[in-house]
Amino acid sequence: MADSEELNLIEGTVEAVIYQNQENGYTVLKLDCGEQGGITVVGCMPGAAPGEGLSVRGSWMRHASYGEQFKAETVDRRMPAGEKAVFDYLASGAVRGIGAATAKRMVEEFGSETLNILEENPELLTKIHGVTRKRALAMGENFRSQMGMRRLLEFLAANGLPLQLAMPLYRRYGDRTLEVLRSNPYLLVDEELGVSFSLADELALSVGLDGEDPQRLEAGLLFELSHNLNNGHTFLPRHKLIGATAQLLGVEDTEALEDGLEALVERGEVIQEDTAKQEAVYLFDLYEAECFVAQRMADMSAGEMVAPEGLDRILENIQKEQGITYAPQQREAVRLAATAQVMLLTGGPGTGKTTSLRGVLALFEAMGLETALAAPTGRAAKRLGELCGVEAFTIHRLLETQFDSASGRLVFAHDESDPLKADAVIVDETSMVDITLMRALLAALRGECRLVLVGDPDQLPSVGPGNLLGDLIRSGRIPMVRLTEIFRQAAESAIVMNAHAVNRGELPDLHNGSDKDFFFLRRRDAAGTADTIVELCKTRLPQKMGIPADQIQVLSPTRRHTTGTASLNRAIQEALNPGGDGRAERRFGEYVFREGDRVMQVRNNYDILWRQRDGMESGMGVFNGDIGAILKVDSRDETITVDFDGRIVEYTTDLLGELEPAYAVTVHKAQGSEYRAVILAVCDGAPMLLARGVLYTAITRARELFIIVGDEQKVAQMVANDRQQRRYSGLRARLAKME
Ligand SMILES: Nc1ncnc2c1ncn2[C@@H]1O[C@H](COP(=O)(O)OP(=O)(O)OP(=O)(O)O)[C@@H](O)[C@H]1O
Repeated sequence: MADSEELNLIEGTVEAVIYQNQENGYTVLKLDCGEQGGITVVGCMPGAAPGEGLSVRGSWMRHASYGEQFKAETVDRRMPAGEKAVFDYLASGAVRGIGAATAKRMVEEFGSETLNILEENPELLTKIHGVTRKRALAMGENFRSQMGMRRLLEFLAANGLPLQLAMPLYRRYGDRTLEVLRSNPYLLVDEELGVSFSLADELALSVGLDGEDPQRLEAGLLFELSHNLNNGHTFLPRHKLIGATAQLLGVEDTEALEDGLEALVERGEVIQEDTAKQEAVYLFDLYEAECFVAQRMADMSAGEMVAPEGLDRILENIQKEQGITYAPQQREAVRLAATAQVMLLTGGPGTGKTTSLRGVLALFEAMGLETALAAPTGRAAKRLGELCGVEAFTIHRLLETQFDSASGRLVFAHDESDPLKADAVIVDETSMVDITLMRALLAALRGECRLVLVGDPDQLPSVGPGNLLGDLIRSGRIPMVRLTEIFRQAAESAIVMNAHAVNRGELPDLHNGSDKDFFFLRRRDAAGTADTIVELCKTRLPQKMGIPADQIQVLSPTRRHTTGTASLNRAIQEALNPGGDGRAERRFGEYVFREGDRVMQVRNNYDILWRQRDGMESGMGVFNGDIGAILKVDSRDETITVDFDGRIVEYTTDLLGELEPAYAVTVHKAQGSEYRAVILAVCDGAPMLLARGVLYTAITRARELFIIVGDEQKVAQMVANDRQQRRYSGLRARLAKME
């Protein structure tokens, strides 16, 4: 943004509002600037209405279809003054419940005092013919909330906070918003609102909070704890929490922080307990989730189910139907499912997890059990459904999850009070399930419901907190079958064999000739790596191997650097979907979104609406990792329409921050998805990201073809680096202690 000195200033009265986006406040209006005449002004001016006086700083620009416009950077707004302006304002419908006729009578009666009366003495409005007391009070109330919104906007603008916060804040706190914000600016640090801790902290200090105020210290501690959920921890050791918070807040006196922590413990907002040989500090919800999962898992593992009569005969029939003979481990898995209330089924690629899962499903069907199939992501659920020939759901969908914007929490329609009807639930890709989702799932199972958890513990762990699958396996408490034999068919695949090699800490075979499905293209430098990847996507794979570009996924361990996803996305977009041929595009932040682009939703949004391509069905929710293609960029409505596998979603400007280009995605984001061809850039990346689990997960995403482009020394570095990032989780210790 340019300095305000360099900006032009125009002043005038709003003549008409041409367009206003209620969600983000984007407004196009006609400003009457006296001698200069009417000027079209665009920018964020939520709630602006005719009659208001505006002083706008900004710059002139030329819009392709609408001509000369003034783009507002900062706006000072004055309530309408003078009878005409007050009339224009009220007659425009700016205040709910007041139309042109009422506005005329009000101004005739009260003149330029009308707005004061409306705000402070609305009962006086009964003087006007036809206005009852009830209506007068309602008009006053509407005006006050309108004013509340305006003041909130002014407060946000004055403190350098995004105006887009006004609507969600107002939805949450109503008329009290300003008061609430002033008394606790840290409420802004919340996933939905997305304000950084440092911005809220700046605000807190600027409204006069002392650097060592308990409120600040407690907010810092809570922020550190919740921030660390994103690193996968369910708790933090007390000394680490205190140290990290002291650094965050720049306070030296850790004693004051210790006191702050005590206060939080006393109020039950955090729990401290000696767990896993640590003085563990948990946020209450995480503590509760971990205890709940441990208890329920322990109870279910003790629950012995009765095997159906003639189990062997049933197994024979299933094998006949599937046309295979189970290997001993697979047989054991299916048999175990007959008698265990909960079980784990684990193994690497090609060891027959899916085949065994289908066996378990067939067994449950033969036993007359109503069985639900689920997976943590939409893509994983889709694949599971296709492989099993019945519908599979995401766990969120199975539980009918909704986002409650008032509390900022997820609400599960199915829980203890309304459990799932299913007699058995089978979950695939369990490595991606975090502790809170597991808690929700377990809470929704009826007392006698069976649960089969299938997964590969060597995949990267869940994005959310906990080390669920790993902890369940290592606790030794849950009945488990681990599949180790690689099937002949799978063993012919270099993808499968190399994945196993990497998992054992051996180098993948990078020089295997050209008849396989696993290739290595050596490029010593980053620019060469990026160029080769672009060429593979654009020409080599589509033309030489018949794999269309939309079935190729480029992966990188990192977002930054030349071979990180941000830069690769720009290069691949330029090659596959360049601008300039009439396809509409829109710049947003560091990205250009263009019609035809592949994009990814990067956070869970439970509220966003979608409709089916054929218009027959509609619903809500697009989730982190969902991949789609841009159908339309509408510059007039400022919307971008995306097709997610047949579900059509319209993104308004305020939602665009949830969308990213997806020609290249990080390996972490690709978890749980499979692609026909995968190209992995192995060149740049922090040591933490050049890790064995990342390479293993990348390889196992490929169905037909896997290509590494880059430096073999970096490949070796990844294989050697098996230091998994430590996750603080108490589940394993808790399970071990259970009676
Ligand atoms: N008992 C069996 N007899 C013959 N072939 C089998 C048997 N079990 C599995 N297979 C074959 O081995 C291959 C791998 O099996 P499956 O897809 O079930 O493994 P997976 O562990 O789910 O692998 P991935 O994790 O890679 O999806 C498949 O081609 C499957 O048909």
